[in-house]
Amino acid sequence: MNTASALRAFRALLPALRPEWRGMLRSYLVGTASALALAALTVLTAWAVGHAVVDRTPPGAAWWVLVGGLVLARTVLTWQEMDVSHALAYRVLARLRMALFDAYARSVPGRRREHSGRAAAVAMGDIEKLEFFYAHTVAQLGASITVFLTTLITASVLLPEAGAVMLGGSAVVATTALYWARTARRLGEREQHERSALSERIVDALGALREVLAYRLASRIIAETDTATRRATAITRRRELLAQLVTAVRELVVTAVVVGVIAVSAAAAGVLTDGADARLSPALLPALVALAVAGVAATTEATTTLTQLHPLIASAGRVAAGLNRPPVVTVPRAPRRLPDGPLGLRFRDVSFAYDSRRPTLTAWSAEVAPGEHAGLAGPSGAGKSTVIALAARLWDPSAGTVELVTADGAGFPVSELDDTALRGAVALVDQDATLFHGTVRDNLLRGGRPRPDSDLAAVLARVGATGWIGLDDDLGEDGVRLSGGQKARLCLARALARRPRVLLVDEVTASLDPDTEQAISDVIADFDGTVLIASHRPETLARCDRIIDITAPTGRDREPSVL
Ligand SMILES: Nc1ncnc2c1ncn2[C@@H]1O[C@H](COP(=O)(O)OP(=O)(O)OP(=O)(O)O)[C@@H](O)[C@H]1O
Repeated sequence: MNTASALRAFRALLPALRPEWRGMLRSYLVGTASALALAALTVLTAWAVGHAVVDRTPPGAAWWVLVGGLVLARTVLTWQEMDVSHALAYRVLARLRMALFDAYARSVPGRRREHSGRAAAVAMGDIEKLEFFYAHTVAQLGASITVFLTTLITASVLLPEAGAVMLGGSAVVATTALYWARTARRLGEREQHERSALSERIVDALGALREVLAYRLASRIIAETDTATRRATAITRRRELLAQLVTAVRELVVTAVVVGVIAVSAAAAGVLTDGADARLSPALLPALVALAVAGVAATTEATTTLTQLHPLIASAGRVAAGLNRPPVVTVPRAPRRLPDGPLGLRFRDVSFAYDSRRPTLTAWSAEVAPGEHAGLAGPSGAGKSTVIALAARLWDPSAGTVELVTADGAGFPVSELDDTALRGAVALVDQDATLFHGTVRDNLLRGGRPRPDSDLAAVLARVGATGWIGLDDDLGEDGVRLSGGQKARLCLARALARRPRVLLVDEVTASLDPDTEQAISDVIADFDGTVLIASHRPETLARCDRIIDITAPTGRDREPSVL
């Protein structure tokens, strides 16, 4: 990644971080003041030593007051720096995560299938690295540059040759570090690649533990993981060796600068000519050396920070890509109000394609009257889940409209409704529905309005979930302790707890035993509202008032008896 794309990546994150500009400025000011105070202390001490040795005069009261003040200021500033940057770090972390989750929420489920492990790594690892960058690194970089410029100007005013030596030394330090950084960056890229591949493999293996055990894949996965870990570790070791080499070069240059400044200062102070042509008091020599060392140290710090930015640039690129994901649905500027009362569904000439090669739906039309229970039938891959997702406005069609219709036939395109109104009216129970971490109560209330426990208990009773689970029971990760049938019941309970007017159901009975299918179908049949249920199962479809054949070109209905 070149400098331009690096800047683009960091700039892309700025809109999300704009509200934090004051915090960043404060962090820079406090960091710079602290670094300048330290540099000033070093130079003042060297100056006092020079005067004590050369002029045989101890530092006066003003010097003690100044040094005392600087020590105090440095102590307060160091504490402040930590305080400011930690507070900023938390805010940056929260802002980036909120912006990323918001972008995901608007674009997931996207039309492309994605690796959830990668998305999680961006949200957790990449943002943590960037938090450090914005809260600490930017301020540090600014402070180092300011200290370098201040010391360079001061040294040049005192003795231009010393300024020139310092500038030369700093240039060598910066060039060598930046030159080696290219190799370090290449190694870093390979290391990052190896580590991401490794973490994806681990996430895959953990997510498919049942298959790993059932197919005896454990030893192969362990061996592959071991090889990948070794590869990543070998690259890390090479990168660290390179870093040590750069450090050694840097120390050599610092020594050369010290010797150079001593030489030019000694010449200017007339040390070699017994004071003839002296332009500088010899007492200033230690102070000049201290200035030069502080300046080169600041350059070192700045270039080291710059050379270590590469992983951050990659992280910024990934987070920026996440933040700039195109939203799958657009937000209406002036949302329409949904009237009270029963609502049905209308699909008018709806076309949709996941990719440009093959359309899933072409000018597809169908209608479900308010209060009607309609089944959606058709062969696998015909687009039933797609129709359900369009009705839930997880995606927008490329052409045509999806509407909620009132009893008098007025249509309200879902794309013209505000999200809260739509989610309040329509609930979806998906074939791969996920239960969240937390208790049953948390899951039933998630996203909905607060409800008394008695209401929630009634919903649990409605789906036949009493007896084996209670509102306070913890579900673990995605209801890992539950059977497929139990999960289906809880997902249905979660939808019903929202008291929707339209219930969308996608293949929830597909893998259930006949008794559970019957129980779930009973609950759906009792639902007092509109239902659109996609299913392959004749038993489930037989409970509907009407069946819509998705393959019929105009959404023509066929009778249940045909199935
Ligand atoms: N996220 C996606 N990205 C790309 N293609 C997809 C995606 N989801 C579905 N498809 C494709 O779109 C078509 C319709 O899929 P859909 O899941 O809607 O069919 P379905 O009738 O519900 O199938 P099934 O009965 O097997 O669940 C299929 O060809 C499928 O491969």
